[in-house]
Amino acid sequence: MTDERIPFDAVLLLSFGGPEGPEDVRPFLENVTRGRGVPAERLDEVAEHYHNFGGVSPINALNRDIIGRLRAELDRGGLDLPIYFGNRNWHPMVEETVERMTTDGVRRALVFATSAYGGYSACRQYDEDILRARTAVGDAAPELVKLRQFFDHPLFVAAFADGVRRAFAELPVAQRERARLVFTAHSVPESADASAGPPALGGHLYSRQVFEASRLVAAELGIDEYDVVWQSRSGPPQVPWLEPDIVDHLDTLYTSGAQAVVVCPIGFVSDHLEVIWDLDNEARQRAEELGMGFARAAAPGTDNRFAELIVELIRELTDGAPVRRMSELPAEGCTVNGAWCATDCCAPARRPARQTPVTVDA
Ligand SMILES: CC1=C(CCC(=O)O)c2cc3nc(cc4[nH]c(cc5[nH]c(cc1n2)c(C)c5CCC(=O)O)c(CCC(=O)O)c4C)C(CCC(=O)O)=C3C
Ligand SMILES: [Fe+2]
Repeated sequence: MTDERIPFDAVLLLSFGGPEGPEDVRPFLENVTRGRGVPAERLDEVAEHYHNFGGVSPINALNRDIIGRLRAELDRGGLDLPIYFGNRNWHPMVEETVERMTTDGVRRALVFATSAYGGYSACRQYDEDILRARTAVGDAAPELVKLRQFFDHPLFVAAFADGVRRAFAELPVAQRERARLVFTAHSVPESADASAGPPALGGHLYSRQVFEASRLVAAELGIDEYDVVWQSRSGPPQVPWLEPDIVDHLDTLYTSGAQAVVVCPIGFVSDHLEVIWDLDNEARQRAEELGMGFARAAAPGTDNRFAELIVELIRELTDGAPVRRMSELPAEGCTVNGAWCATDCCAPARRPARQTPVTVDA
């Protein structure tokens, strides 16, 4: 039972986690993929991506940067809340962090998860993390209240729009005018997207929010024509994931006569490994092979407006501050102690059944 009289007394930044040295890479990847049917070859390949950067993911440093900016913004607003940091897949693990919060006497914390979207990987899995950490700690664990999805927050949209403007400016003038704007987000299995969001809302909440955030950023820039594509798919090849892939899409654009692209990683909050490897390496290389200009927009995490956004989400709950949103699409995700947003919300993707059931047309 929520006791409304207990004031919020801390903030927990909850993220994905990433390895901090070569020896962390394998155990980290095993944590990420446990029970998810990701083929061994895919794991070897992804391990290589990390080893190209000395086995260090940029994600932890990026999250510490966000925490530093959030600290300054909270102080500026007179919000005297300590900030804790915990991850799903690597140290500091959320279980250890919630344990420490308990020892420190925290009773009711706001949880900011580093994803703007709905869906199993982006939202519900963070609820599972909260639940697991509270279960590990037991009855003394603080109440953990997760902040909502923010894909259409004006500060999120504005920070991305500026990133795209700067990326266009990096291209040679001759290419700038005619460069194609392409938004990209992490692919997920089609079945996971179909079950994203409370069932009553019709599913596909993840891709619908990604399309909507892309539309809002393009509109802010006055750009009418753009594409939304996907990246970083894993899982066995026979399982359908959201397509087209960014690299294949570059071939399509080339065939249709495009001479340059500006890629915006709308699905991510910061320039972590999926962005710097899959986009700055693989996609850029393909563009170069095709002789196309390529520029990549920065994700908003290290833009100060991102810290301001987190404070606004916090104030929605602490002070009843106005909920600032630019679309009509549902934004869920605000729940207590890892509760689902709704029964069967974002039900995790099932592994393919051994025998495909026969479907009969009506
Ligand atoms: C929707 C989504 C987001 C965005 C929302 C959010 O940000 O939460 C996201 C973020 C991230 N994904 C990341 C890394 C990885 N994701 C993997 C695997 C997977 N991701 C998936 C989805 C997503 N992932 C899925 C459906 C899988 C298949 C396995 C499974 O069903 O869980 C694997 C396993 C190897 C592989 O197959 O790629 C790795 C290493 C990192 C950290 C990068 C760094 O270290 O800087 C981040 C921020
Ligand atoms: Fe991922």
